[in-house]
Order: sequence, then C-alpha cells, then structure tokens
Amino acid sequence: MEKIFDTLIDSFIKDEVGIADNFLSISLASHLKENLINLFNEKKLLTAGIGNNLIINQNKLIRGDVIYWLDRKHGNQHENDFFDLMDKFILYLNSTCYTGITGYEFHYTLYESGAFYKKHIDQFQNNGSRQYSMVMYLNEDWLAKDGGELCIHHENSLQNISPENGKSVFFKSAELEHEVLVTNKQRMSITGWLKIN
Ligand SMILES: O=C(O)CCC(=O)C(=O)O
Ligand SMILES: [Fe+2]
Repeated sequence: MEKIFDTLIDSFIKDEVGIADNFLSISLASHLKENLINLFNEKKLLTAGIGNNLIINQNKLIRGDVIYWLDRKHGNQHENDFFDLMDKFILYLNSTCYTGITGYEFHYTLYESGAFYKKHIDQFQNNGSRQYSMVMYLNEDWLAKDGGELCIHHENSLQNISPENGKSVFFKSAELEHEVLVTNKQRMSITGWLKIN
C-alpha cells in the first residue's frame, strides 16, 4: 500500500501532477464501477451544482458530467473500503508531507459520450478549503481513440492523461488549470478533494 502512495506522492512532488497506475485494486475498481452503473440506472446521478434550468443549461456548456456523492452512511461495503483506503492515504500524506488535511469529499462521476469539462481550477473563489484534487478512473480497455483525456495546462505545456482503470491522479486544487477533453465513450471515475476545514 505504502509503495503505491509513494508513487503518487513522489510523482506529484517531481511533476506537479501525481500519477499512480493501479491505485485502486482491480477488485475495488470493479465493485465501485458496478455501484456507479447501478446508481446511474436508478437515475441517481445528477448534474453538479443544481439550480434553476437556466443555470443547468449554462452549466452544460461548461461541464457535461453527472455525479453522486459517496457517503459512509450509505453502508455500502465497497464505498466504505474506498473510504478506508483514503483514510490510510491521508494519514500517510499528513505524516510524510505535513499537509494537515482534515477532511475530504468524493463523488462518482459519469461522462456520456460527447461530454467534456472545460478548463477550470477546482478551488472555489469564496472557499479555499479544497487543497488537493484526486481523480480515480474506472474504465477498462480505454483506447486513444476513446478520447476523454484529462488535459493539464502547465505553464508552458499541456499534459494529457488517459482515464485508465485504477489510475489515480493527484494535484493542487488551487494551482493547476485542467479540462476533460471530449470523450467518445462513456467515461467513469471517482473525483474528490482533500480539504482543510
Ligand atoms: O475526470 C477528470 O479527469 C477530472 C475531473 C475534474 O476536473 C473535476 O471534476 O473537477
Ligand atoms: Fe477539476
């Protein structure tokens, strides 16, 4: 476990964007994906930032994903295994990097074919609690032609990261602009933020 945490943290320190393949075990990734598909079929995934229809329609020009927040209160075994993993990661991060993270939030995310999320940063203007962004992908056999890369806008370059099953990406929420390029296939993930409250 610690080896995979080190991979994520070391690459973050070196490159601003941490990447660890197989951060989620094959079994945890497949259970979480099954949860996500069930929630989607039950129509529980919704547009983020619900407001009136005008806002929703404006929002769709910016982001086309639908989401559902994870919660230990759901009593779902696999969701709880995921939170156990995140608790271990945060303990490790706080003890090795003195990050002082005190909380987190994570949602399931689904992009239908044709969806995207335009360039943005993850910290809200009126709330600086989000410190680190973390995305974990749930897509088996992702091919280059499927698109849907996470594109990181570094100062002088672009970095495209394909959303392959089990991969985790980790970066500072307030600093890095990024976008999700148009996906040509249904694209699933868990997205979240490590916070200081
Ligand atoms: O799914 C991704 O690769 C990134 C998603 C993202 O940027 C967000 O939800 O804020
Ligand atoms: Fe983002």
